[in-house]
Amino acid sequence: MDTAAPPLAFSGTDLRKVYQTGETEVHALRGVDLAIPAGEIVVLLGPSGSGKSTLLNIIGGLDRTTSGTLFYRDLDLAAMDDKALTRFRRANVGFIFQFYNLIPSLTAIENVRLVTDIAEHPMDPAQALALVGLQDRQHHYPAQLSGGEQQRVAVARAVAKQPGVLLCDEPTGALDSATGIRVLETLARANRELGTTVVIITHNAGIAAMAHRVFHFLDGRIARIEVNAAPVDPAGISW
Ligand SMILES: Nc1ncnc2c1ncn2[C@@H]1O[C@H](COP(=O)(O)OP(=O)(O)OP(=O)(O)O)[C@@H](O)[C@H]1O
Repeated sequence: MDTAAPPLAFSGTDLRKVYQTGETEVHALRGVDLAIPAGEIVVLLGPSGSGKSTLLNIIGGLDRTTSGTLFYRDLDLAAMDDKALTRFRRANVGFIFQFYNLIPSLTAIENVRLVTDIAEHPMDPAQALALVGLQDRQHHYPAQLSGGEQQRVAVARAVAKQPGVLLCDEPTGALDSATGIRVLETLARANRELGTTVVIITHNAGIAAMAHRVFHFLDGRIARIEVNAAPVDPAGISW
């Protein structure tokens, strides 16, 4: 029997983050040990203020820990200067946020091309839009698309540079259940077909059903980890 542990996309020990605002210190992460296996979908659940976005921003190289070790595969993120972190982000991370952040004056395919033009191993932009089911909407402007369609363009843009990881902060927070599920299906597809590791923050506990692993946050710590032997297709999520 092969007992080798799966390779980790992210690994960290005793991660701490203290925000200093004037006289006040906020302890956003209070000692997180992290193991995110490559190729999995991981959902982060927990009350508001429990540290989910702080962790996502840190593993995505948008922010830094105050202390602790943090690796993306064999890259030591904690040791990187700002330039190296930017390179890490560009090469490895696709971000999806609650609000789609598309450029209104560019069509769907032009929005995707913004990323593929500067990526090292990009996908064809039309192929990325086909992956999210928008092959017929390439030349539409964001204002001509529904919220769910705009978010799928954002997913296509994130996926098109073929990143190792997709980090998603409330990707369906502004969407109703039917359109939200279509967005989640695009994330599951990237995970299944491209092997992309996907991390999703959500307040919707139903979404946890599509994850291989669920991290329950409480007060700056991961209080509990659930391993899901049989993640469901997003279509089977009860919203
Ligand atoms: N830039 C910042 N400066 C100061 N405090 C911050 C900053 N960012 C986050 N915090 C604080 O850190 C704590 C953790 O915030 P974080 O956004 O990580 O929580 P969260 O679990 O993602 O919450 P939510 O579900 O509401 O998005 C909160 O107390 C928050 O107010």
